[in-house]
Amino acid sequence: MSVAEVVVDVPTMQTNRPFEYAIPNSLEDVVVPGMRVEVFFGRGKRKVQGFVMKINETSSFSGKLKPINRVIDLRPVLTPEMLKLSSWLADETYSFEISCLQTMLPSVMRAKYKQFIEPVEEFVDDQEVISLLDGNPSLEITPQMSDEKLQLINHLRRQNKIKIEYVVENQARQLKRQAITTELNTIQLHEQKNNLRSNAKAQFKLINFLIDNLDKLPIEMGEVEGISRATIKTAEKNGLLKIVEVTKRRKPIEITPEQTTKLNLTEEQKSAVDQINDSIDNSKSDTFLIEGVTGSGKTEVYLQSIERALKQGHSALMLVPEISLTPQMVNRVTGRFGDKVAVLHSGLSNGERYDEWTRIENGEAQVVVGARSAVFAPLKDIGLIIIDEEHEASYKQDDNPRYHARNVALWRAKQHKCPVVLGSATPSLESRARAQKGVYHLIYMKKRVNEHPLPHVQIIDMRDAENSAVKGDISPLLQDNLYRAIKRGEQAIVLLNRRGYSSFMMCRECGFTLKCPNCDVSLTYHKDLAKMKCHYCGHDEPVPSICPNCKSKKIGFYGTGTQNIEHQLNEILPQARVLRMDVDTTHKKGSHAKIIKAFGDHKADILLGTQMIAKGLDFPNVTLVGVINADTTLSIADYRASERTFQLLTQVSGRAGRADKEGHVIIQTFNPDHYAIKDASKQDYENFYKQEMYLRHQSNYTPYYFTTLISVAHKDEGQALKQGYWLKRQLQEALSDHAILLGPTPTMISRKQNKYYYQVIVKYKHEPKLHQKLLDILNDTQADTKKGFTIAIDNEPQHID
Ligand SMILES: Nc1ncnc2c1ncn2[C@@H]1O[C@H](COP(=O)(O)OP(=O)(O)OP(=O)(O)O)[C@@H](O)[C@H]1O
Ligand SMILES: [Zn+2]
Ligand SMILES: [Zn+2]
Repeated sequence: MSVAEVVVDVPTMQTNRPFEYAIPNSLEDVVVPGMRVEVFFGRGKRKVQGFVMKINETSSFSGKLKPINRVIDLRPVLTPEMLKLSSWLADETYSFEISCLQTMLPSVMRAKYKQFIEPVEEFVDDQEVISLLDGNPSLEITPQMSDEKLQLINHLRRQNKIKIEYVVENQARQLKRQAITTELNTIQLHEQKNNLRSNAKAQFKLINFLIDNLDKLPIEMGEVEGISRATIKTAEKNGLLKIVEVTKRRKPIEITPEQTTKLNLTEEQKSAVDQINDSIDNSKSDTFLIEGVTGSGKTEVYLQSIERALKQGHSALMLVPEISLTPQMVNRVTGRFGDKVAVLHSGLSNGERYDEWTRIENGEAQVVVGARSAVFAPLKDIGLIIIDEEHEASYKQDDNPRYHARNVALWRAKQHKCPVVLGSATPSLESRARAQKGVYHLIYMKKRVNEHPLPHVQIIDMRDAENSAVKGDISPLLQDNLYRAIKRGEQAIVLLNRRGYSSFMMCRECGFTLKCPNCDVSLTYHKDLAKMKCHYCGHDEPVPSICPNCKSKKIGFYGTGTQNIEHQLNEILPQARVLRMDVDTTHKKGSHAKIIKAFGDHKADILLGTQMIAKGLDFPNVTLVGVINADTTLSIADYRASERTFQLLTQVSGRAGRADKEGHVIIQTFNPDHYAIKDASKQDYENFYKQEMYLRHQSNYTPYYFTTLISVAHKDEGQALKQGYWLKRQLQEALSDHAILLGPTPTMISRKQNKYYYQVIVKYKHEPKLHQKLLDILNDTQADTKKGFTIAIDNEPQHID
C-alpha cells in the first residue's frame, strides 16, 4: 500500500508540514503528486482539503494511517517544480506552505467550480468514451462517483482520449452564448427579401446582414449591430433564421496585431542580445541587469532573446508591471510570436485566466507575458526569464505570502538552468549594487535608438514670485509650452502624483482636518460620489460646509487632484482635448487600455494622469512632458522616498521625444536643489546611484543592511504595544550587537480596520540566528494566550508606513 504526504489546508504553525495518509487500493493509480485530495484531519472527523506532495512506498509511522477520503482533482493542478518551490517560498517569506500552494493555483481553482469530462475531439466516437459519458457530450465529476469510474476516467485521460475542464460555477453560463444562423442559402434569402412588405425595414436590414455574413454564421447575438432582438425574434418565427447556443472561446487577446519582424539591432542592442544568447545556448543561469536609458530599445532585446530561447526548444517568461500590461506592450510580443503567447493579468476573468493557464500547461503557449503572479506560470523547460521595469515595487506582494517575483524568478532560473534578464532605466539600488559586486552581469544601453537625443529637461522653482503669483498650479512656462506643442500638432503628457479631486479638507481658521474615524488618515473627496471617503477602509461621509471643530466656514479643500488640474487645463487651453487617467477613470475593466488607445490614435492632445502614465508608454508624437508637483513622493515617510522620486521623474521624462521629434520636459518643484530631482532632470542614473548609495551607507539602509519588518496588531492599543515590546525582547535574545533594532512604534496609519498596529524593524548584516527566531516567534503567536493578535513578517519591505 502506498502512502501520500499531504499538506492540509489548516494554516497553523503546528500543521505546517506534510502528514501521511494511506492511499486506498481503489485510488492506487489515481493519486499523484500535485493533486488536491480530501482527508479527515485531527481527532474529530473534520474534512479538509490538502495537496499531495509526494508518494512513498512505505510509511515511517508505526500506527494505522487514515486513508485519503477522495480526490478533488483528477489531474495534478501543480507541477513537481511548483511543489518544490512552495517549500522554499514558505521558508523565505515566513508563510505557511499551504498559503504558498494556494497562491500558485490559478484563481479558478480556488473559487467554487465544477469539473467536467469532455472527449478529446478525435475520440468522440471511441467506445470506451461513449460508455463513460453515457452518450452525453460531457459528464460532471461529483464526489459520489465510484472509485471504479474514477479509475476509468484516469485511464482514459492518460491515453489522452478525454480532457478535464474546470468551470467556475457562477460563470458556467457565460460560456454559452446565443447566436444566429440560418438554413437558407443566398438565393432563398434574396427571395425572402423580395417577398417583404415595403415598410419592413428592419427585416430588410437583417436579411442583408445574413446575406453579407453567410460564411461567418453562426454569429453571436452581441455582435449583430444595429438590429434589435425583437427583429431577430420575428425573423426566427418566420423561419428566416435560427437561434442557437455557441460556446464562447474566452481569449483575452481580441485584436490580432500585425505580424512584426526583427528590427536591425543597434550596436548596444546587439551586444546585449549576444551576451544573453550565449547564456541561453549554454544553459547558464546567469543574471543580467540591463541599465538602459528610456527609449534605448530594451523591448527589442527581450524579443530577440525570447526568439533564441524558442529556437532552442525552450519556453520563455516575461514579467512586466501590471500597469504596463497595456495592449501596446502585449501587441509587441504577440506581434512577434502570435499564438504562442499567453497573457496573464488581473483584468482577466477567472475563466479567461484558466484558459490561458491551460494553454501554458499543455504546451500550446510557450511565451508567457504577465504581471507578478505570472512568475508561477506552469511553463516547462524555461529558457529565459525577463523582468521588465525590475525596480517596480509592485513585484513584491503586499500580503501573505510576501514574495518578491524577482527572487522567485531567480529560483526558477536555477531549476531550469536559464538566464534571467532584469531591465530598467532606473534599476533598484539593490540590483545595481549586486551588479557592482559582480553577482549580476551589468549591461549598459546608454543611447536612445537611432541616435535620438534624450529630452531637454527644465526645472521650475515654484517658490519664484512669477510662479507663486499664478492662480492654479500650472506655471506660465508650462502653459506656454503646452500651447505651442498643441499648435504644432504634437501631444503632451502631464503628470500629477495624486488621487481624487483634492486630497483632503482643512479648516483655514483652526487647522482641523477631516479624518477617518477608523483609520487615522485624511478622508479624500470623491467628486463622483460627492462624498468624503477613506482610502483604507472605505468609510464615507458627507462633505461638511462648516468646520466640525470651530464652526468656521473657512473649511475647504487643500492640495490638488487630477480632476482639478483637468479643470485648470480646460480653462487655460480651451482648444486642447484632455484625457484623464487615474484610479477613478480606470476602475472599469478595459478602460485603462481604451484611454491609451485613444491617446495613441491622437484623439486627445494631453494625457493627464497619476503615476500610472509614467512608465513604459511609447508614443512617437509626444514631445512635451510636464510634472505638476515633483515633491509629493519626496515627502512620503520612507527611506526610499528619493529613489521613488528619481525613478518616477526619470521614467515620465523618458516619455518625451522617443521618435524623430525632439522632447522637452518641464518639472515643477518646491525643492529644485534636491539631488533626486536634479539627477532625474539629466537622466543621470549613475550619479544618483552614487549619491544615494552614500546616504544609505551613512544611515545603514538597504543595500548595505538587510531589513525585516515585524508588525503586531490588536483591537486594544495597550495590548498591541505590550506585544510590540515582547517582540523586541524576543529578537534581542537572538541578535548580535551589530544588529539595529527599531521600535516598537505605531505605524503611520495606526488604526487600519479598527486595529492598532505596532512595528519593530530589524536592520542587520549577518545574523545567523534571526531566521529561526522569527519562525519561533510565529510559532509562539499561535498559542492560546496570544488570541486576537495578528503578526506579519515582511522580509525586505518595499515601503514602511
Ligand atoms: N533596432 C531598432 N531600430 C529601430 N527602432 C527601434 C529599434 N529598437 C527599438 N526601436 C524602437 O524604439 C522605441 C523605443 O524602444 P523601447 O520602447 O523598447 O524602449 P525601452 O528601452 O523599453 O524604453 P523605456 O524604458 O522608456 O520603456 C520603440 O518605438 C521601438 O520600436
Ligand atoms: Zn478608514
Ligand atoms: Zn475650524
